[in-house]
Amino acid sequence: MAVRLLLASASPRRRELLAQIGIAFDVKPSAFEERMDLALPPEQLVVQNALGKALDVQKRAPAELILGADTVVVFNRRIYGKPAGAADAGRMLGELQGQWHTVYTGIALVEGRRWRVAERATRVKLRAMAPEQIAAYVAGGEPLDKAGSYAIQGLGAALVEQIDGCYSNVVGLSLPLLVNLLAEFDRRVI
Ligand SMILES: Cc1cn([C@H]2C[C@H](O)[C@@H](COP(=O)(O)OP(=O)(O)OP(=O)(O)O)O2)c(=O)[nH]c1=O
Repeated sequence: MAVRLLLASASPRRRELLAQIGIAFDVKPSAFEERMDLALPPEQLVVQNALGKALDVQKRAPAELILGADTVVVFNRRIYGKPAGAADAGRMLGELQGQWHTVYTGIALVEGRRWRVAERATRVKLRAMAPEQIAAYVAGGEPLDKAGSYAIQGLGAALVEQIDGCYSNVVGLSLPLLVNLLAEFDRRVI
């Protein structure tokens, strides 16, 4: 069956990733309030948030196949979400520079009463950076709506030294994982 879904996300990156593998989709961002604490392990947190987003949109679109996703950056057992502003972005990058951290993305597919979730972790090492380099990157504005305050798919690629695992997972939606999950709903991308 050809793939057509409803993306429960405001993220332009997720749209680009879906388009990359030829998935047809409409967009309906959710009003779900994400949890952002580590009372749960990060693997469970991102899955709960992804499912919460998908189920919230399902209330307004009950007949659709709906995809929700959530991305967090974790370093030193702390969550690095989207920065509150430029100063916060500078602080996050100051802590993450020169270090390995982990990007977790959860995805959820729901259709009627069926639902499936999955998550993946990708390790990323940022280069060691001088405060002026961090300030220049933040001044460009790219970090402001990104978990961890960098975008690996943008200028932020110049900040990344190494990655271990799935690249699209860092951008906000693991395409290999999505293809697996879609197969469970009898949808084939290829
Ligand atoms: C680490 C990293 C994150 N990000 C982005 C992906 C996500 O859009 C964002 C994390 O925030 P999310 O809360 O996962 O997503 P969102 O708020 O953009 O969209 P919605 O809640 O409607 O689904 O950070 C990048 O674009 N590049 C990166 O390298």
